[in-house]
Amino acid sequence: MPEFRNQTISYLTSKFREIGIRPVSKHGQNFLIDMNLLDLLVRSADIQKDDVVLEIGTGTGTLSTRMAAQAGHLVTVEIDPHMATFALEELDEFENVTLLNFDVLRNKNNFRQEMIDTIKEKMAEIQTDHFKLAANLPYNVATPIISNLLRTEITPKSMTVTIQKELAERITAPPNTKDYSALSVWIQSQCRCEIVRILPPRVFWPAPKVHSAILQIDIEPERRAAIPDLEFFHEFNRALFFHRRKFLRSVLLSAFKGKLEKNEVDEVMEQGGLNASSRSENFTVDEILAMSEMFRQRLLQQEG
Ligand SMILES: C[S@@+](CC[C@H](N)C(=O)[O-])C[C@H]1O[C@@H](n2cnc3c(N)ncnc32)[C@H](O)[C@@H]1O
Repeated sequence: MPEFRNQTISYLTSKFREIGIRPVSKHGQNFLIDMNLLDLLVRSADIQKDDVVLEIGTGTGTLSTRMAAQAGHLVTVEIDPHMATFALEELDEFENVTLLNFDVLRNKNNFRQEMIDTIKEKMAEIQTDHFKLAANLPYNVATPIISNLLRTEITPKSMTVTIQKELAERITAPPNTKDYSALSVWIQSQCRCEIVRILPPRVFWPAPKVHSAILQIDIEPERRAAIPDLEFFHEFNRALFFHRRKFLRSVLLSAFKGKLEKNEVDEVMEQGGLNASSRSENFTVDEILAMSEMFRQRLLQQEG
C-alpha cells in the first residue's frame, strides 16, 4: 500500500494560504479531514483494477490518489481551476488519471458530453465494462449527478458517495413517508441503496451546517433491464410526484392532459384497480412501475 498524504486542517490552511485562495462555499468545498472515513468510502466502493472510476469534485486530490492506486483508470472532474492545479501536482505520479477541469453538468439534466466520452474511451482502452462513481460530491449538484447518471449511455455498476444526510434519507425513503419522492422511486426502481455511515459536520473543513452520509448505491441490472422505457418511466414518475398532495386521479389527468381524455385515464385506472383518492406517496416502487407501464401501453395503442 503506498503512503498517502493526510488531509489535515493545518495542511489545507497552509496550502490555501500559499496559493492565496479560500474554500469556495458556492462550489461546496468542504474537505473530508477524517482519513478513516475517506478510507471507508474507498473500501465501500470496492475499487478493482478493471474499474474505470469517476470522481466528481477532485478538490485537493486526496481521495483521488487513494482511488487511483486501486483503479484501472480514474476520471476526475473539478470545476475550480485553482483546485485542479492543486490536484494535478498531487496526481502527477499516476499515469492512470485523467483530470477534467470543467463543470460536470452541461445543464440540470445533462452531463458535459466530454466527460461521458472520456469515460467511454478509458473503458475501451482498458477493455472493461465496469464503471463506478465514487466521490465526496459537491452538495449543491449531488441530486442531478446521481439521478442523471442513471440516464446516460453508460450505466455505472455502483455509486459510492458522500452527500447531505437529508438527501441520503430521501433516496432511501420507503412509501408513506414525507421523504418518499420521485427521486426515491427513480433510484430504488433500479438500485439497492444503503446508508453506510452518518458523518457529523466536524469531519469536514470548513465544517458544513448539515450532517452528511456515505451512501452506497448498487445498480441491479435485471431490474433496470425490466423497465421497458426508462425515459417514459422517468417522466411519468416525475409527473406523479409533481403535486404530491393531490389525489391520484387529478395528478394523472394533468400528467396526460392533451394526450389522453378523462374517460381514457379513468379506464386505465379502473383496469389497474387504482384507487382515485390515494396519493402518489402511497404506492410502492413496483406499483409505480406497473402504473407507468399501463399508461405507456395505452398511449402506444392510441398511436398504433
Ligand atoms: C466536497 S468537495 C470534495 C473535495 C475532495 N474530493 C475531498 O474529498 O475532500 C467538492 C468538490 O467539487 C468541486 N465542484 C463543485 N461543483 C462542481 C461541478 N459542477 N463540477 C465539477 N466539480 C465541482 C468543488 O470545487 C470541490 O473541489
